Amino acid sequence: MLSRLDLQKMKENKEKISMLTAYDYPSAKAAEKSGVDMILVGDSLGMVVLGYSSTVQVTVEDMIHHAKAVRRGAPNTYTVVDMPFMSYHISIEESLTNARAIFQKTEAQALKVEGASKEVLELIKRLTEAGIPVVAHLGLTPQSVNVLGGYKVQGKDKETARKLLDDSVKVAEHGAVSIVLECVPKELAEIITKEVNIPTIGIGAGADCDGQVLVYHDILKYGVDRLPKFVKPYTDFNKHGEEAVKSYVSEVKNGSFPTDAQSFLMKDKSLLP
Ligand SMILES: Nc1nc(=O)c2c([nH]1)NC[C@@H]1CN(c3ccc(C(=O)N[C@@H](CCC(=O)O)C(=O)O)cc3)CN21
Ligand SMILES: CC(C)C(=O)C(=O)O
Ligand SMILES: [Mg+2]
Repeated sequence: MLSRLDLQKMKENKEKISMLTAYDYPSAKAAEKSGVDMILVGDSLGMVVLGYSSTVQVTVEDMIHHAKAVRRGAPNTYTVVDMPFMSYHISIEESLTNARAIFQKTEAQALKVEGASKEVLELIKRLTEAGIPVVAHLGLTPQSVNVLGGYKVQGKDKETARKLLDDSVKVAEHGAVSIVLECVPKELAEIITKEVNIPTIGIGAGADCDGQVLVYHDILKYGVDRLPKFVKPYTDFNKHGEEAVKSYVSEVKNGSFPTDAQSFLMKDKSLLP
């Protein structure tokens, strides 16, 4: 398994970091078998596998339930777990309690939090001091979709670009081990990547980040309808899966499934009643 220091070295050596989400046992097994450097148990699981309309409905219990399944499927891959909406905003005590529950019960390698408010910066520092590595998440922060007014590219003007760079430096100074940059212009992500000494992992942030992250179901086109511009689908499981299920249904209907190959036969028919 990679360590924080390996990730740091990868940045220094300009060796790209591959990260992929996983939400359950089979996706985690696929990720580990394929050799991804890091798994993210993203709160996007709320939308992708639970059918919620945003990540806002996801709870600490949801994250623990899914992350435990992921750990069973990928025990040897560096795994980051998202802290869900409002689990780190009520008070520092409640944030630490939630972080402890997620970190202890899932045996994750790091937790991820969105934003760089004064409170979140303080939390990054406190968690790091307590021994919980933290990945920061800046740019498009989906837990704030109702404040941002939609899933839009962030940092497109002088002021917000400057703030994103300042926030990146701040989360690094407060101890973050890595920064996920979501939906920011390529040129800005490049500057941030050069300015901070921790690895940047981009999603819709261009090729100059130290690594890339995408959603497992997006790269497979599996259960998702509309793909964001930053996704490259590597297969079309919607199509292949639907074809397979249709064949199964029609073979059951027309009697061509099952054949004897899928049946258990009595060797001695005289034993039959
Ligand atoms: N399946 C899935 N993939 C994701 O990457 C993902 C989720 N779900 N759920 C949680 C968040 C939400 N995310 C999203 C969702 C939509 C866009 C999107 O449609 N963006 C526009 C950009 C619009 C603009 O130009 O400002 C796009 O066209 O890609 C982006 C990120 C990323 N996360
Ligand atoms: C999109 C990634 C970065 C994420 O936070 C998630 O999957 O929840
Ligand atoms: Mg997330």
